[in-house]
Amino acid sequence: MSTQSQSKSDDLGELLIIDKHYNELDPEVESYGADGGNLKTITIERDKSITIGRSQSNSLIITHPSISVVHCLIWNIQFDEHSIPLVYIKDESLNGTFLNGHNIGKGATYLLNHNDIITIKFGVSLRFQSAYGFDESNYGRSVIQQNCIATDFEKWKVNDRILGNGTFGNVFVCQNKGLRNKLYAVKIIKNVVNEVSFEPKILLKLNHVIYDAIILKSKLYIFEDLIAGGDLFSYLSNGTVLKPLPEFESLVITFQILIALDYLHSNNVVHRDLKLDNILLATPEPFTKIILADFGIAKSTSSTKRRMFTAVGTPEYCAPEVGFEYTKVPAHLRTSLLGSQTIRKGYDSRCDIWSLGIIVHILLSGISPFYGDGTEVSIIKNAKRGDLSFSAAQWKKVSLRSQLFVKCLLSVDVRKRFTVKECFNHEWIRRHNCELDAIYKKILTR
Ligand SMILES: Nc1ncnc2c1ncn2[C@@H]1O[C@H](COP(=O)(O)OP(=O)(O)OP(=O)(O)O)[C@@H](O)[C@H]1O
Repeated sequence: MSTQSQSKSDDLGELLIIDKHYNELDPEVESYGADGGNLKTITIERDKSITIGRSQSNSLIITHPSISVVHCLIWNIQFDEHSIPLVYIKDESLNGTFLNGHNIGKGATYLLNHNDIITIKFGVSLRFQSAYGFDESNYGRSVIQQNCIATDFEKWKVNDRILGNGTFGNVFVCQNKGLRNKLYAVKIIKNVVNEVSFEPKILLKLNHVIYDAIILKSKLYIFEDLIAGGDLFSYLSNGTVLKPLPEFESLVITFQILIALDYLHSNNVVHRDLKLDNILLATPEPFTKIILADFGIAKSTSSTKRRMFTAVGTPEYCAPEVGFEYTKVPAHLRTSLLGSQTIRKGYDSRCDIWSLGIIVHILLSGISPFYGDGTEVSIIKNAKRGDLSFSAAQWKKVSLRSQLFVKCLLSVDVRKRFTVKECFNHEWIRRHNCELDAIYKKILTR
């Protein structure tokens, strides 16, 4: 690896105030930091968001009346310890936040580059200085070279900044040549045969926002929307532990996942790998839009009742009937060692509900229910037993209804496990239906 792990400090750079626009116009107007002090630079710290705006809760407060309560939001995402953090800005203002002279536009998000200038009219101009300087794309460039990734397409230009890596390949930032300012993501899947693979087929079937799928020299390039808020795992990460979210925030996330699952299951698609890492956030804020990612092992069937037999997924989130342990036993020995009955039963779309149960359990408590000592063997054993305990202190802070909901999702007996429709009808969701519908509509229009 080249420069990517050079700086592991929590200081990712700074925003340097290089100009103030209001002094001569209005001596009453001022800008200051959250502690009331005269701010010259704002340090960008790992996993911490910065806000600029008129209200006192911002990191930089500017008192001019044309500044919005929260004018813009700046945050950083780092996929893993090898990748360079990405610093994003989102314009939340009515009067505009300008990046290198261009109005970003309310609701739009941009990726910041070293030395970019952010201008807030009647406020301040700030220069973004990355701790990685201009080297920030070196790691991406070396991955592109080593893997012979094509970067120039008729409509697309692949950028050298990495959004994520997975089992199947890498995800890079890219641009549509016709639309200069908007950024997209391209997922590059290695070693595909000369036919469009399953993932884009499923995504196209679902009307998921993918713009192109191109096969070139046995690599598949899937061009899709860039989701800038990182994944739910990073959002919950607090050092080495996961922090529980307030109950209502958990409920809003659960509701959005259920809407997505309802859509998938009614289109006879089973995701099969629902987990915190595959749930992406539009921005790392409460009540943001949630997007399901990674349809790499999703299954399109003629009916969601149709049984599947291949044991896939991630053990921690995998329903017991999927039979993850069977992946360890060679096919020719399975029947004699494990008994044909169990293997032949297979599983259906309710494997996704189990995974959702694990996710909701973590959202509410910060605890993965069957994790045990963290080994695959203990996770699988605990999940098969299905014993749930709500005695941890965190559970005292949430309603009994939420605990009952989790129980209905994590039922080892598949016949008793909820379907998506039954989830929507559960008290925990139903009694908040109006609020949830209203929040969801608002989220979609942002
Ligand atoms: N559209 C996107 N916008 C922003 N980041 C993305 C996008 N798609 C994927 N990523 C990032 O890249 C990571 C890897 O992508 P993805 O999960 O699709 O790959 P994968 O190879 O299927 O992963 P896995 O090994 O978990 O199966 C994601 O966890 C996410 O952080």
